Amino acid sequence: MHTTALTDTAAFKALQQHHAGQAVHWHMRELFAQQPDRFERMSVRAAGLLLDYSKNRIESETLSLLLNLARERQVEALRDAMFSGEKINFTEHRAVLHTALRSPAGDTPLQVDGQQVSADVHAVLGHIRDFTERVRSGQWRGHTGREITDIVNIGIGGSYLGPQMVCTALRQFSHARLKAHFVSNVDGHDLDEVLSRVDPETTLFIVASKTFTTQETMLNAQSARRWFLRHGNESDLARHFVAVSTNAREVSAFGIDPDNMFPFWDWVGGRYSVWSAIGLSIALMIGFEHFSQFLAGAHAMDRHFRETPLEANMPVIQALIGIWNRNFFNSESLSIAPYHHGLRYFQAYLQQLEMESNGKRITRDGTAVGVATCPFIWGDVGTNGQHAFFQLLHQGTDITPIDFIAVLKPSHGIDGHHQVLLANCFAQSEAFMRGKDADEVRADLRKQGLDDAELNALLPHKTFDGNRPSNTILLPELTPATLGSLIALYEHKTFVQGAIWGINSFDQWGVELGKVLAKTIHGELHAEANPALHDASTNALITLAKQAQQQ
Ligand SMILES: O=P(O)(O)OC[C@H]1O[C@H](O)[C@H](O)[C@@H](O)[C@@H]1O
Repeated sequence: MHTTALTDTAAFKALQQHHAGQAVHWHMRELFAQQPDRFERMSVRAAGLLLDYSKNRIESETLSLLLNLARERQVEALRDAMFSGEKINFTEHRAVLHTALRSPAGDTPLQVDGQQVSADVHAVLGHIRDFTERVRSGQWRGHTGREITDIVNIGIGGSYLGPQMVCTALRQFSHARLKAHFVSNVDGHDLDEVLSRVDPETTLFIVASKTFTTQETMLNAQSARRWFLRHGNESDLARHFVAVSTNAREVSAFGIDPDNMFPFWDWVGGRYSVWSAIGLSIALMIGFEHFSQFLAGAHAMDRHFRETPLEANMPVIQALIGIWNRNFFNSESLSIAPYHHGLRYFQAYLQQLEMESNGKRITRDGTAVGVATCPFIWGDVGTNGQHAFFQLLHQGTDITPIDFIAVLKPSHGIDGHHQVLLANCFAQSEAFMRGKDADEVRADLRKQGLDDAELNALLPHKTFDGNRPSNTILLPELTPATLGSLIALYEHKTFVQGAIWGINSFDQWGVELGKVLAKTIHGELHAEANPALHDASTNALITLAKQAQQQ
């Protein structure tokens, strides 16, 4: 799509000049002092969310140069190509249509390769509605006639991170009788722990896998099946095992009733699949109406992204701020700080979304990108992170941008906590921005009665440079709709960054090599195999594992 390398574009060069000539000299504390309207100018509202990006090392000119970059990199054309079902995932010859999963029934019908996309999406949603209503109402029962009490989702990557994150975030909306559990790791400790908590008579397993060939999921599913068969018969399996997949053949080979399979399609990437039948555990827990609101929240963000001019487009702005920090200020990571305990898995979800999408170094035309791409995504909920790693964020040698995510109205009724939580969130972003200069520290220490020698010794340690960038995203409340909008915001932000870097955000070839090698080594862990086929370290580790197995 691009003919010019990113670093050769006029917009990129203009940004380099702007950065070196001006931006490196700014301190946000001064920018705020001079610009009382900075929040009004540098915040945007969309789909119920507010993004405050004023605490970044930017001026209006920075933004207009960044917007030029988005235009020069044809973000709008690529966006329209995605929404219309073009095969923008060209290494896998696939369309990228997770947005169609949340498009209302009345929208313009979409066709891809002869498939009636919208009709198929809504047919599966109908199946999900039926099934979830039967389980929730107690009509669908286990093999001994008892109501279902526990849902165990077996899946990994995109078939796990979304359902687990969303079920946790929307706990307030959960059915009182149902508990959700998630088994992802191939480590048997994971399955063992969940099985020890559930009753085979009242447990429903969802085997969730796009491909239905993922080693971890298949092994966990087989073991769960064996566990179940110690309590029930083959003919009882249908009441306790359902599948979500694009691979009908493998699902029936596993022995799952085709009527209990919820399909989705190859144009839904694993990390974009929470909106598909992969969200079945969510629909079971919060009910179909709430699940529909979750989809509607995402759709509202889709419409905003698709229809709003770039300069007022929330995902575009968020992406451009990220590019500015990553490619001009060389920040290596982005810390995610959700100030809502329900969002404690949100950073893990974003790790897959952003790092699997944009952890690439080759452009769409097969050459090196030439600049840094996706930063490391990490973080923890506030206020926990403040007492663990925030020291480094305040005074460490790296400058790490932070996304603060706060929710104005809590979903609990415990007095006093929410204001303390919000106060901490806002205080942190203020502290990162302002810092505390030597004069302020000196005045403080004088007040405490320190003499000059003590004061001068402490001064550098107590000084904070500030000028550390952050975004704040505000949600009025954490509801299915606002959570849907929030996830879609990050999806589109990721898309825009991928478009600017010129990479394919929708494949993940890097995951393959480890998978292939694991298969080889798995064979060699059997006593008869010869392990001396690798490097000295790998050979020694294999030998030690074999010796331990034999003891
Ligand atoms: O849903 P599955 O086919 O089981 O795939 C689960 C996960 O595994 C793969 O390794 C991919 O890297 C992920 O994108 C995917 O979400």
